Formats: sequence, structure tokens, C-alpha cells
Amino acid sequence: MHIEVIATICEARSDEFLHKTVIVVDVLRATSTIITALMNGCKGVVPVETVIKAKELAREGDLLGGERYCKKIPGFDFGNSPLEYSREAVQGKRVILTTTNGTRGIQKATKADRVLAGALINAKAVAEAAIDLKRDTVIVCAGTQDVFSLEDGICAGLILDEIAAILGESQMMTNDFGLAMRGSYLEAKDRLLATLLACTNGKKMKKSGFLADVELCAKVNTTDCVPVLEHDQMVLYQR
Ligand SMILES: O=C(O)[C@H](CS(=O)(=O)O)OP(=O)(O)O
Ligand SMILES: [Mg+2]
Repeated sequence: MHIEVIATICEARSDEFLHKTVIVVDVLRATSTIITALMNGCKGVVPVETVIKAKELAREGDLLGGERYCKKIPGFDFGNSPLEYSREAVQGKRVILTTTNGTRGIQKATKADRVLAGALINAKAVAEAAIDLKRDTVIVCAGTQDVFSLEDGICAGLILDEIAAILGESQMMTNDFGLAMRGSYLEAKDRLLATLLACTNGKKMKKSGFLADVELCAKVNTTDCVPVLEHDQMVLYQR
């Protein structure tokens, strides 16, 4: 199985995704939030790029979620904190979500055969889903405003490590950036929270009062939920 890892959304050329599985990774926080919402019974998460589009798409009963500059968008129900997407809040509801990077990354990947959402919290499950889909796979690290974010790279490294553990080393092929990210993950694996808090985004989150989000997002394999894009919304992947 060949898995290419791409450092940022802007490096991703959407035509190259044809016939492939794409895993979009935005550990802090969009994909961690989408996974948490679906884990808590949300019907579907519609990822959109702009606030205007989110408002246009929202029908009666839908919830609006998202952030700009890490803060909840005025008039929206939720920001981009996974902790807001509790069972009480989202069960049976559809969420329209717009964030700075993660939802943009998902939109960029729509030419892929399948688009999955990955994070540290579902790394093993998303690795299993990608294997199950039997396609060449691209892991797109969302990054932050077109700049690489280490937490996304470390998560890509973990997903590669999970795939290698399942298939065997000789069956997991990756590009040089993927090799480097696997090395970064292996180096940081025993102190992931400290590593995330040392990253630019982790520091920003802590300063903005979102330490609990970083703590949640730094945990590994806490859920089997894998979001997959079906038409315009992310729903739970079923084998
Ligand atoms: O809300 C977040 O965690 C970030 C905000 S920022 O772009 O890092 O300022 O958005 P995300 O799309 O989840 O990276
Ligand atoms: Mg991010």
C-alpha cells in the first residue's frame, strides 16, 4: 500500500486525488471535532469553506459550528471545540461546520474516491478504514493558513505506523515526507501532550483558553469512529 503524506493544503493538487483515498488531518482542531460530533450521535457534519455558505446551507434544526481566529463565529451555535459537541448537543442533528483549515482541506479533497477524517483520537480506526478501501492513499496535513503544523505531521506519522503494524513493514510504502513524519511521531510518542503544547497551535490554543481541547486532541485511539464524506456531508464510515 502506498501512502503519500502532504504537508499543507496548498501543496495538495486535487487532480492527483482521483481514484485515491484521502485522509484529511487537522488535529487542532477541525477533524478532532468532526470525529467527536459523529461519535456523539451527530447525523452528519457538512464541511464548508465560508461563513456565508454555512448560513445559506443551514435548514431548520441544523446547528452552525465553526471559528475564525479560534473564536466562535457570531450567531453560530458552537465554535470549533470538540468539547462543545456533546451527545446532548448534537445527537440526531446535522452540523454545518466552517473552520480556517480543516474544512477547507476536506473541500480540496472532494475529487478523491473517498475522503476520510483522521486525528490522533481515531488514528488506528482511520488506518484500518484506509486499508479496507484498497486504494493508494494520500494523507493531507491541513496545516494552518498554508503553513505546516507539526501536530498534523505527527498524526500522519502515527497513521503510517498503524498501517505498518497491520500490514507489515514491507507492505507500507511512503514518500520522504511520510518517512520524516513517522520518525517525528516515534520520537514524540511518549510525550504527545507536551509536544502538542510546544507546537505553535498548541501554544495558541492554551493562550486562548483551550488547554482542555489540546488534552482531548492529544489522546491516541480513544474512538473507532471514522468520518467519511458522502455527497456533501461527513458521516460514519461503515465497513
Ligand atoms: O479552531 C482551530 O483550532 C483552528 C484555528 S487556526 O486556524 O489555527 O487559527 O482552525 P482549524 O481549521 O481547526 O485548524
Ligand atoms: Mg488546525
